[in-house]
Amino acid sequence: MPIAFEGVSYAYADPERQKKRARRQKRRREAGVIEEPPSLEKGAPTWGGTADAVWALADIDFTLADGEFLGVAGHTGSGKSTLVQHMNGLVRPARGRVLFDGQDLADKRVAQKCRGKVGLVFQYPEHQLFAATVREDVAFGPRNLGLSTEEVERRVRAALEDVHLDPEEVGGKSPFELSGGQQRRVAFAGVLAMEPRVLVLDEPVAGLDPVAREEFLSLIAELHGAGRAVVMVSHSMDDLARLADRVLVLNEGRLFFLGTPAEVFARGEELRAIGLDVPAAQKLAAELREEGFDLPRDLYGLESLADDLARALTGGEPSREPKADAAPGRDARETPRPSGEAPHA
Ligand SMILES: Nc1ncnc2c1ncn2[C@@H]1O[C@H](COP(=O)(O)OP(=O)(O)OP(=O)(O)O)[C@@H](O)[C@H]1O
Repeated sequence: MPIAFEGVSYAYADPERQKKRARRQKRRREAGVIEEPPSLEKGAPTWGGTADAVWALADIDFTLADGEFLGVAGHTGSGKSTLVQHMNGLVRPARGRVLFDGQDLADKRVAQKCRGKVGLVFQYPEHQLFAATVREDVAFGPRNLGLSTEEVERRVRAALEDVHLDPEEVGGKSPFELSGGQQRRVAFAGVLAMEPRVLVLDEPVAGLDPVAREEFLSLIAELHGAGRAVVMVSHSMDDLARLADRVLVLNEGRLFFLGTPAEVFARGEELRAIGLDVPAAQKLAAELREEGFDLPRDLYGLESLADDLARALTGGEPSREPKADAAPGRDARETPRPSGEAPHA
């Protein structure tokens, strides 16, 4: 049980509203009126603005299991980035607790210990590359842990190899000489060199061309296959259906659904109502069902849909194998899903 969210709510301070309120308070003070200071703790968290705050998360409860691949979906501004930044104590809840291995991340020492174990890869992580050489960039984190030179060197090599970069070939180069996809790999390597147990990826394939995108998804599947838990924020329902053990859907800062991809994507109508879609093959299966084809309500990839459609057309029995087509670099059928919590209504 590496990470547990217990009733987590979070609000961003809104500087504009704070300024306005300060001006109003000053006027009232000058007029002799005494006012209570505003508090984020007051009132029920409601997504969007209240008082001087923008509530981004409200009452989030779930547990990330060891080794699990959790997909996080939601419309723009639904709170996905805010949620994942709670996972290593970078952001602290306004209410509730986030526990790492049972310890509260609000405790600075716990948060510090956890930072190496929960590797957070932000959107466009290559924008944060800074060192003169790839080797130096990747070494930055482990060196800050106070490890020996040999251990830092070992970790740098292993991390570069994990992201399929040759340490001899790229180690001495400036990261800025590399292609965009390679730069992102270097940024990933910098996080992997901390040897995290959990990898948290905020839209890791955003902005990549289709080939680099597929390569990266394979890489992520491999990194998960090596035993790490992965949390991946994505706008692509197809990617989440292929890769995730469970999908957590956020809507206006609240947990809308949490379940296996089959459970979540069976609720196409409700997802569409909050501005989300279902994977392409799932949508096609629903349309075919409406046309009268006898297709089970399982999770489909294009290949498994084609198989079941062929069976429906030839009058054979539908396959009861798990439906998600194998993720790149990983056969989804071989990986047991953790017992899913029932989807939240
Ligand atoms: N630094 C900030 N200051 C004030 N409000 C913020 C800040 N960052 C995010 N918000 C607000 O918090 C809410 C959640 O934002 P968040 O970035 O977590 O959503 P998201 O689902 O990751 O969005 P996207 O898909 O666009 O990345 C939104 O209303 C957003 O406007």
